[in-house]
Amino acid sequence: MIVTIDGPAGAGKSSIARQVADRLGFEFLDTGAMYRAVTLGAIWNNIDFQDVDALVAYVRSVNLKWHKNRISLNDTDVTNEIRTPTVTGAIHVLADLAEVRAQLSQQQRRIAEGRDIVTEGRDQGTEVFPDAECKIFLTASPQERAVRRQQQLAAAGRNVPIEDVIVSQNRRDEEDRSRPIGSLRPADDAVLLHSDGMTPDEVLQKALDIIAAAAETAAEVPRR
Ligand SMILES: Nc1ncnc2c1ncn2[C@@H]1O[C@H](COP(=O)(O)OP(=O)(O)OP(=O)(O)O)[C@@H](O)[C@H]1O
Ligand SMILES: Nc1ccn([C@@H]2O[C@H](COP(=O)(O)O)[C@@H](O)[C@H]2O)c(=O)n1
Repeated sequence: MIVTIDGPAGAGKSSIARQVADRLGFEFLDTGAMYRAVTLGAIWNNIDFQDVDALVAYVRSVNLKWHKNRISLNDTDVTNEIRTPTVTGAIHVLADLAEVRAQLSQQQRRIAEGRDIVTEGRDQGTEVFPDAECKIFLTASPQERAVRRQQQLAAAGRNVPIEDVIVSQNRRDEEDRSRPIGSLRPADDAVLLHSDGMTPDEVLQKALDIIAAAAETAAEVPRR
């Protein structure tokens, strides 16, 4: 069974998707980590971000591996290095390129093949797994997401003013919504889960309920 969780920055996708996968004994895939890793690699290799051909050739050449919730790039574990503001600010350049998206989407489908998996990102329910048995669009208001993100950053030792969190969050959501391919949007058949005022445990339970209902429907309706 494939469960997709898409949504805007800071909606809680990775934390909820990981817990859902643990509870159900499914694999978990963080597709944002893949976009982050190739962006980090392009920076490390001094690739000109204006040079589309060079970026695409680079992404084609790299060996990206997702294993036990960690990501490696050409056999170097970059799970921690991909979370810097420099990487976050540059991702949109690669994420906007159709060839890069095609390459990473193909890898995502390969990873999911034959597995029970919870995969999260922006385009999982719309572009990568249009036939997924269960699609969730997890969201929350910009203010609530920013407060959660600010707390997450503070816990990691970075005290960032809420205004700055909101500005960068809004910029990223706008970039993610406006790209021509793989844009941030709910699939027509996604269930909307709006988490304002809900604790993480309540969101987890709601997600599990949505998945249980979808699994029941999938058992009744044979796959196309
Ligand atoms: N319902 C909730 N209530 C309070 N905090 C939450 C809730 N859901 C998630 N969080 C917290 O919000 C922060 C952001 O969550 P998370 O990293 O899972 O978001 P995300 O959607 O994966 O973000 P991004 O796409 O930017 O990586 C984390 O610290 C997480 O623990
Ligand atoms: N399926 C996806 C996942 C991510 N992106 C882009 O990567 C950025 C980082 O994602 P995080 O979830 O790790 O914050 C995100 O802002 C998107 O630009 C994507 O395009 N498609």
